[in-house]
Amino acid sequence: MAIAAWRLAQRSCPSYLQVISFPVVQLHMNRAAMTASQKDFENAMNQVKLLKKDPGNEVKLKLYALYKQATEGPCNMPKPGVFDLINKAKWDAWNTLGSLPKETARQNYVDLVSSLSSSLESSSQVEPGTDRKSTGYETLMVTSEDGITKITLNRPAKKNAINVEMYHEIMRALKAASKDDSSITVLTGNGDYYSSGNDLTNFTDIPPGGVEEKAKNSAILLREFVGCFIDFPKPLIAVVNGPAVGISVTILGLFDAVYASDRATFHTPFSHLGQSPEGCSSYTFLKIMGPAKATEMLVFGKKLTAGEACAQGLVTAVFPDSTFQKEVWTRLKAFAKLPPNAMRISKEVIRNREKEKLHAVNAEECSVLQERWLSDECMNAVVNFLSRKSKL
Ligand SMILES: CCCC/C=C/CC(=O)SCCNC(=O)CCNC(=O)[C@H](O)C(C)(C)COP(=O)(O)OP(=O)(O)OC[C@H]1O[C@@H](n2cnc3c(N)ncnc32)[C@H](O)[C@@H]1OP(=O)(O)O
Repeated sequence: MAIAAWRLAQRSCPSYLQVISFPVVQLHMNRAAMTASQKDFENAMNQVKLLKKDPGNEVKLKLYALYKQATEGPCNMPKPGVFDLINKAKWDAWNTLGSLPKETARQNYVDLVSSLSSSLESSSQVEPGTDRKSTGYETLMVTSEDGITKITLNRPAKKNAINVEMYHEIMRALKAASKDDSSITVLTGNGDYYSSGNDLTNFTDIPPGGVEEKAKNSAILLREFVGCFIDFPKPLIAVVNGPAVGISVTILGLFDAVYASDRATFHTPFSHLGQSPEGCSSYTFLKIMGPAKATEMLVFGKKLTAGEACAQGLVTAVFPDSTFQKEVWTRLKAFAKLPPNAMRISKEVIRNREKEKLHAVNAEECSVLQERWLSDECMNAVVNFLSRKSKL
């Protein structure tokens, strides 16, 4: 739909630069409204004009939406009619951002342009015959700058639910980050959610071997995924920009620091979903918050506010949403200036004592889950969500 709309746009406006130049003009009109990162934002707008290759319709819609959110706030325009394809696609893209704060939108705009510039630059350096797609990501934005590799979950319309492709891409991004020259690695989300956890449609793609094979493959994938977090060698920091659910919460116990917006919530509704804890949370959460509080979360599905999660030790610090990005990134940039080898070695000393135990817990959790996924309780919960009968 979005692609079709932009194709139509291009028929009357042959250069993609013309299509995306609209927000650039508006930037200058709205100059007075800009605050802290106006310079970065303006630079990003200029970078967009200099792109040598068309970034594609979906990306242009994202840029448009982030620009509008950053400068005007949430979309409160009337929805265009169904036949007004172009404006409807733009409206949909903007409206999807919900109540995302202006500052976050501005930051996300800058990040998107930066990832775009580096991916289009690197693709222009790809040798003939090389698979260009192998360097890119469909479900993530990955940038590296100021000694920080930032991995952004990028399915905002699906609340950054983690589909099978995203599991693989996160593992690939972590492996690349472990070898690049950055000092620290950050995981965050694009849009109003950090992540809504496992994409429940993952359960609908049943292979020829049936649901048993699906459950087995999922357990293998989950074990490998969590294993990457256990073994990640550099300081790994979560920037939790909004609500977090399921696996996106449990793996926080394997991070070295967790910074949260006061809009974030932490929810592990495993019993509601007929499932059981993963991400080593059956071990890490008990250590972090003690058995009583861990049970309330992992067995009874109690949703924590950011403040509660901080009081219980799962979150390192909480910031008001309005200043969240600014405060966190100031702190992270300072961390990234510390001697990288000292940080890596200190993490190794801390983690090595636990590694074997964590891998054993991971293996056991995955094997229990493999059974759980075949239970009526779990299947009913998934069917209820997919048939829109239930939400968390
Ligand atoms: C293979 C390894 C397996 C590891 C296992 C891990 C366990 C877990 O992670 S358990 C947690 C699973 N997650 C959930 O149960 C969350 C389900 N989602 C919801 O309850 C709601 O979507 C929400 C409370 C997160 C948000 O509600 P809201 O009303 O604000 O937005 P929606 O209109 O529902 O969502 C927008 C859009 O996104 C889709 N979506 C959101 N979350 C998921 C998800 N987890 N899986 C699949 N799809 C998701 C939602 O369906 C909407 O899509 P459409 O616009 O196409 O309708």
